[in-house]
Amino acid sequence: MSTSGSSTGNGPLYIGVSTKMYMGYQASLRWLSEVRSIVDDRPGLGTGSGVQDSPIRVFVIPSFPVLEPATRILAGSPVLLGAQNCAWGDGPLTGEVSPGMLAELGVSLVEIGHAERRKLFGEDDAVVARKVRAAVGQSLTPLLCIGEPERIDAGAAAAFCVEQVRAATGGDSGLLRRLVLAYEPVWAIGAQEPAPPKHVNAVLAQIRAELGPDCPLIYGGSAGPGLLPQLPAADGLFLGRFAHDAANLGRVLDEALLLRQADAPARSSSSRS
Ligand SMILES: O=C(CO)COP(=O)(O)O
Repeated sequence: MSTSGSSTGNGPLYIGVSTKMYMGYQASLRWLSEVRSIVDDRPGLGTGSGVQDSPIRVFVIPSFPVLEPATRILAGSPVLLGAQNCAWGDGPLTGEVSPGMLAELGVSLVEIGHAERRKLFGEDDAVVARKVRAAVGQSLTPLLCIGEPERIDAGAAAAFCVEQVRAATGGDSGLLRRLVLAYEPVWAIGAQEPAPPKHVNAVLAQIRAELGPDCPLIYGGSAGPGLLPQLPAADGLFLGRFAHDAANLGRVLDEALLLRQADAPARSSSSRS
């Protein structure tokens, strides 16, 4: 998946959902079918063959066993398929899933370094960095999750996140360009409310200033309908629980489409100048 051309303001908006482990197998399939209908009902999201031209990139990240049937449910739609994790290679890694197998299945992006993986499964910066390289080596797009563990001010939070990105990429700007970054303040994950938009915009703007415009930077953490229009600094949203009711994903997609329609005249006039 190419992530080039993304930057705040006029690049594509990325809107995605992870089911984490909230759904069983059958419930995941039902949810994916609902997502499929919701996307089909919105022609502005484009088609499977035109996904690179769509102003909105929709992705879903179900559990591993659901990936293979998901490819059939989503066939011909513009929805990109992601995985929640990957191994740092293949071979003697019992119980893991290799990036190569994910690529073979039709997965295009893979979450790496989610806060739950870091906290509950002991994934440190070195493991995250190995996984990023392994994923890119199989032409997968790492959805690298970053975020401060506790409530701190925006400047300190941004510095923390930039360090996490540098640790994950080893400062390799070529690698940075291959990522989608998901800013997810750990304290806002699984909460009642997202982080305050003022904080999120300030952190995203500072991360952007440090890292440059080359990779999309989206927000996650208790995100739902109504949030995206309040986050002009974000290139999209990474949703969890509040999009497990698929109708809410539809609402967020409508907001994203409206935002990109509102941008369209500015975009076409700037491309003429
Ligand atoms: O971690 C998240 C997405 O991966 C966010 O989850 P919640 O929206 O459920 O807080």
